Amino acid sequence: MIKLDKITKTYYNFRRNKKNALEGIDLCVSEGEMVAIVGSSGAGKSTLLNILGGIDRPNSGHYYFDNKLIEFKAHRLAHFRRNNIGFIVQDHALIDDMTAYDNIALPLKYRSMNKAQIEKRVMDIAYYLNIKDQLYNYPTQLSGGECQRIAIARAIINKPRLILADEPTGSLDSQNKRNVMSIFKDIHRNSTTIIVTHDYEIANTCHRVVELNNGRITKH
Ligand SMILES: Nc1ncnc2c1ncn2[C@@H]1O[C@H](COP(=O)(O)OP(=O)(O)OP(=O)(O)O)[C@@H](O)[C@H]1O
Repeated sequence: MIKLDKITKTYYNFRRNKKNALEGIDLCVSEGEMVAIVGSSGAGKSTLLNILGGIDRPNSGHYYFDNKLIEFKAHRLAHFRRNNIGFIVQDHALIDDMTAYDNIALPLKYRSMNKAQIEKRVMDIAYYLNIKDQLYNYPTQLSGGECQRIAIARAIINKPRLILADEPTGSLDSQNKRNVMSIFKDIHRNSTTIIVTHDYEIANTCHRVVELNNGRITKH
């Protein structure tokens, strides 16, 4: 489903010093796989995830999604993201002045769905993730684990082909960490899942562990 061919990414800092964040990444991920990306701080994990999610552009190399070459042009990327990607980040990035319900429903705004269809979709997911009692609260009124389940609900409500999660359990206690991982294990059946993590306990529950080191894959 995903093929990366010699992807490179270079950044320049404010002193114009060059940093090769990714140096020729070759990676294939099959449909339905659950893959962990591990590596030390600064190894290039988030950069790789951002390129996979179409929110950053490589300097060179090719990215194929379903055998189609991704063109890194703004309008095409927005369309690609909307139709294929669900993103989950560590601090859940919920919008504080929207209720949990409105946060979850947000990705459906661009779909031609009526209010009743949206409500059914939100309620089904809320039931599945056990957050239906929290739907009319604001993020500041919720616990870290509840916020993360709402962020997962928002990421999967569009039924994305690919879920990208950057340290999704980083701020959770061990019980919530286990809950979130069991949700991922369940949803990867419908959506291929790639998780960046520092936690080898989490990584080892995935099908495959890809290790990055200084912008290169050292194990996969
Ligand atoms: N926008 C940017 N401008 C300049 N350098 C950047 C930028 N983004 C990332 N980098 C650099 O690229 C390298 C890879 O960064 P990246 O965030 O991908 O690492 P990471 O493996 O996700 O690290 P961490 O585990 O600490 O989040 C780092 O050296 C980082 O400083």
